Amino acid sequence: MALTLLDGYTHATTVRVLWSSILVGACFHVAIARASFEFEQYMIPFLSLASVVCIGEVLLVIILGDLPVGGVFLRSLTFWTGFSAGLFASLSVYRLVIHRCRRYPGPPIAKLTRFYAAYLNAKDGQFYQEMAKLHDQYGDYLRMGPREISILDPAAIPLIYGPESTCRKGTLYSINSLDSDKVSIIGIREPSKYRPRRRAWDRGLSIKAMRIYQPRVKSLTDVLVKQLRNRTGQPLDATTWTMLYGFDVMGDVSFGQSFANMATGQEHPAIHAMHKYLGVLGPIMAIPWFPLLISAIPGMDVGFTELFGICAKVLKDKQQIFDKEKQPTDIVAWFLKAIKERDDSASPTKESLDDDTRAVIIGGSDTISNTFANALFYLVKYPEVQRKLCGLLNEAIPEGYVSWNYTQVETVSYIDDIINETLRLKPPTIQGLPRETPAQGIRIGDKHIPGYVNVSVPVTLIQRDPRWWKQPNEFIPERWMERRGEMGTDDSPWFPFQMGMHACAGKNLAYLTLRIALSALVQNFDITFAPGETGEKFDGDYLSSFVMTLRPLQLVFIPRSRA
Ligand code: HEM
Repeated sequence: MALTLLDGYTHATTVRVLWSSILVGACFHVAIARASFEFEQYMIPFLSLASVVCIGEVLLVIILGDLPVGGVFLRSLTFWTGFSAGLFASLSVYRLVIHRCRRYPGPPIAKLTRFYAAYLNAKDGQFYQEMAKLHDQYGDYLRMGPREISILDPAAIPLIYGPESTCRKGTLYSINSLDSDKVSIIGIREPSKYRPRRRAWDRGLSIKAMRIYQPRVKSLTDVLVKQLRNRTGQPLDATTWTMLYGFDVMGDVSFGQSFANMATGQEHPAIHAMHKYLGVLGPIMAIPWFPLLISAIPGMDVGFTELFGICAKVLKDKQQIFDKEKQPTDIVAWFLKAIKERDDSASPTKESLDDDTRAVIIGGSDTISNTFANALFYLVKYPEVQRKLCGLLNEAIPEGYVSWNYTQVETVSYIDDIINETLRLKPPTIQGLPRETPAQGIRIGDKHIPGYVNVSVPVTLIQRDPRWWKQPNEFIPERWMERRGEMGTDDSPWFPFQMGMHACAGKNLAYLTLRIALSALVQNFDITFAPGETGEKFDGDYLSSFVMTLRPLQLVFIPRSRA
C-alpha cells in the first residue's frame, strides 16, 4: 500500500524538493526583509494563502487523478517543511547577525522573535518586573524584539514621544485593524489621519466640557459616599468599589447614561467583559498580527466578542436618544454630532465609531479606577499624608462636606501632589508604549537608532529609577511642591499621560474625577486598613500586562465627626 502511495516519489525527488524549497524559503525571507512595507501587516493574508495553496495543491491532484495522493501529499509536506526551514534559518541569521538593530544587546531569543515578549507578558503577569531584570542585565538600551528597543534614558522621552518627535505610533497599534478608517484614534498611526479625528475627542474632553461634567461627577461621588456610610466599619474591597465608581463616572460622562454600579453594588457585565478582553489582549499584543488573526477566526475571539457586543448595544441606545439640535453634554454625543454635521473629525465608518466607543470605556474607566484605588492605598499606608490632606480640606472648606465645592477643592494643590505621586509610582499604562522611528532613524545622545524600529521608554521603571528620583520607592507628595527643588523633581522623567500629539485625551477628566473623589472620601472618612490587611500583596503583586490589574485591598471607612 505504502509503495503504491509513494509511487513516483523517490528519495532523489525528496532531496531535490527539499533543497529547492529551502532555497525558496530563504529567498522569500530576503525579499520580505528588503521590502519597504511591514510584512507583519500581511501575515494573515500570507498564512491564508499558504493554507489555500497547500490544500488546493492536494485537491487539484486528486481531481486530476493522474498522480498518487500519498506521493503528492509527501511532496507538499516536504516542500513546506523545507520552505519553513529555509525561511526561519535565513530569518535567524538575519536577525542575529545582519539586522540594523544587531548592535543593541538583549536576550538572543528576544532578538529572534516577539513571542518571547508575549511569553514574559503571560508569565506571572509581572512584565515590568521582568523588564527591570533584563535592563539590569543588558543596560539602558535593550533589544526586546527583532526590531524593538526598550530605552531607559530620559533623553529619549521627548525624542520618541514629545511634540517635535519624528516617530509615529508603533506596529502594536494595528492590533484592531490595518485600516485607519476602521479604528478609534488610538489605532491611527498616520498623523495626517489622526489629527482631525482627535478634534472630536478634544471637544468632549475640553476644560469647557469639564464644567458640564463636574456636578455630575460630584453626584456620583455622593452615591459612593452614601454607600460607604451604609457600610461603616465593615471591611470593603477598595479595588472593587473604585472600579464601580470609575465605570459609573465613565457611563455618565461618555454616554449621559447611568451604569448604576454603585447604586446596586454590582458590576455591570461590561466590567467583567473589559477585564476578560484586556486579559486576553495583554500577552498577545506583543505580537501585533496575532489579535488580528484571532479576530479573523470564528470562535477564537472569545475574549473580544462580549465586550464588543455590550459596547455596540450602549452605543445603539445612545444613538436612539441623540438629539442633533442640542449642544452635546457627553463625549459620545460629540462624536455623533461630528458625524451628523459631516465634520472632518467624525468617525468615518461604523467600525471606527464602535472602536471609539470602546476606547472611551476602556481608556477612561480602568485608568481612573486604578489610580483612585492606588491613591487610597497610599493615603492609608501613609496616615500622615491623609491627616495633612484632611487638615488642608478643612481649612479650605471649614463648614465641612455640606459646603463642598470644586473651586475650593482646586485651591488644595496637595491633592494634585498626591495624584501625581501616585501616577509616578503606579502609572496605569505600565509598559513602554512603542513608537516607530522614521526611515532615517533618530539620534539619542551618541546612540543612533535605525529607521523603522519600535522604540519605547518603560514608564514604570524610569519613574522609579534612583538615578533620577530621590527616595524613588517612597510615596512623598511634597516632592511636587514644597520639596520640589530639594528632590530635583523638575529634572526627573514623569509622563504617565504620555506627551506630544498622542498624549492622553482624558487628562482633564482624570484630574477632575480624582480631585472630587479623593477630597470627598478624605473629608468624610478616616480610612484605614481592615484587620489582617497589610496592603503588601496589593502593592507588590498587581498584574502588569499592558494595563494594571489590581489585587483586592480591604479597607475600613469610619465617618469623621466633622463631616
Ligand atoms: C489617571 C488616568 C489616566 C491615565 C494615567 C491615562 C494615560 C494615558 C496614556 C499613557 C495614554 C497614551 C497611550 C498610548 O500612547 O498608547 C493615553 C491615551 C489616551 N487616553 Fe488616557 N489616561 C487616563 C485617563 C483617561 C480618561 C479618563 C480618558 C477618557 C476617555 C482617556 C482617554 C484616552 C484616549 C482617547 C487616549 C488615546 C490618545 C491617542 O491615542 O492619541 N484617558 N492615556
